[in-house]
Amino acid sequence: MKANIVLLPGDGIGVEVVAETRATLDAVAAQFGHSFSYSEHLIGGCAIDATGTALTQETLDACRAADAVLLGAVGGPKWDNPSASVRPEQGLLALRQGLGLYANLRPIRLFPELIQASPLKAERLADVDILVVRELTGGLYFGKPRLREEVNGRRRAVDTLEYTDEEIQRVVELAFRLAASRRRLVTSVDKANVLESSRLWRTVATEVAARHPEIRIEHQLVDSCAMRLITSAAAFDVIVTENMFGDILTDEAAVLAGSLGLCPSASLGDGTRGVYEPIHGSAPDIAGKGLANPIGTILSAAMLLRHSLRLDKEAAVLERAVAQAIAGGARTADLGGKLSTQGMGEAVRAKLAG
Ligand SMILES: NC(=O)c1ccc[n+]([C@@H]2O[C@H](COP(=O)([O-])OP(=O)(O)OC[C@H]3O[C@@H](n4cnc5c(N)ncnc54)[C@H](O)[C@@H]3O)[C@@H](O)[C@H]2O)c1
Ligand SMILES: CC(C)[C@H](C(=O)O)[C@@H](O)C(=O)O
Ligand SMILES: [Mg+2]
Repeated sequence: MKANIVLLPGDGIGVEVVAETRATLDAVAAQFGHSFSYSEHLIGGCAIDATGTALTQETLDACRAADAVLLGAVGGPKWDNPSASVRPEQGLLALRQGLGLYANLRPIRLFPELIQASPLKAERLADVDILVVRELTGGLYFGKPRLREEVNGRRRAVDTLEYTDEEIQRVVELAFRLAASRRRLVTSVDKANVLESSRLWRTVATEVAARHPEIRIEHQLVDSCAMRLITSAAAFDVIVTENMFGDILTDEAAVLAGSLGLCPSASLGDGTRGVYEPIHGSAPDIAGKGLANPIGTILSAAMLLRHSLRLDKEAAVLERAVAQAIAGGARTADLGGKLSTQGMGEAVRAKLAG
């Protein structure tokens, strides 16, 4: 098949991991006789430097016209001035909102050979297989009012945590549909003991659950959920939660896998369009050194093949190649190894061919 893929490398290690993933997608295409064409566009800090804005209309239009989008990461110290009026992260948020990508799927799967890479005891990691469905276009990230002001000589700032029933319903519904082909348990995570928006979340989640009697629902407060992710992660199947809780819980859950650099995601709306992005950021501490682990982005590309291009077999072959490379001892520095970003990509491609 022919597919038109937009690449948004962004900033920092985003550039490195996307380059390695493109080479890997090319290897998949060659193996199966597909033709993927790429167009690269600016987002984040590099877009601010070139155009003054973090997401240009040109980039957004290209993403709208593409079959799928693969994104690296945005941000970095260069653009971190707290009084700057434009920030790299705004580009990513505008992209998610502009494409209507209200659900971010973040699978947390463990490679048996990497159990030692996690700081947790091996017995706590047995049978861990979690899918976090993070709401992506609502909550604190987008609520209005949002402002900073000075009142009577005091500085004051406001963010707003706002959800409508429709925003909650569509993402929880998706979580239930996904749970149907897994272990049939949805954990809906909120802070309903304190937040009004969480009480609405819990009410709507309960209504959605009533339409899916074959799937169990449990409600869990976010603070104790954070603890249970460490003490009994294997008890979770699908977790569905609001935007910021999902952001924080998934970086925590990445510790189960052994490195943030291993974890992929798919940002989806209605239809097949999606943005595929590792859950990590631009990692300024290691950027430009060839140290970044590209696996999170390569596994995001596998999700791209499956969800946006409907190439299930190719996705499975790519995931198997990653698993075999890791089983064969391929390790970047975050996993205690010596391979460069490129070396890790090559290790995966070697398993593809074999
Ligand atoms: N989706 C995104 O674009 C995204 C996500 C998170 C953070 N950010 C941005 O990234 C910048 C840095 O944020 P941060 O330091 O809090 O988070 P980060 O995810 O960039 O890095 C956290 C730690 O994990 C390590 N790490 C991350 N990815 C890795 C990889 N692939 N291989 C090996 N090690 C890896 C880093 O070296 C660092 O020590 C900020 O500007 C932030 O806004 C962007
Ligand atoms: C960079 C930032 C806007 C982003 C988020 O919070 O969504 C990141 O942390 C992520 O997890 O993709
Ligand atoms: Mg994050």
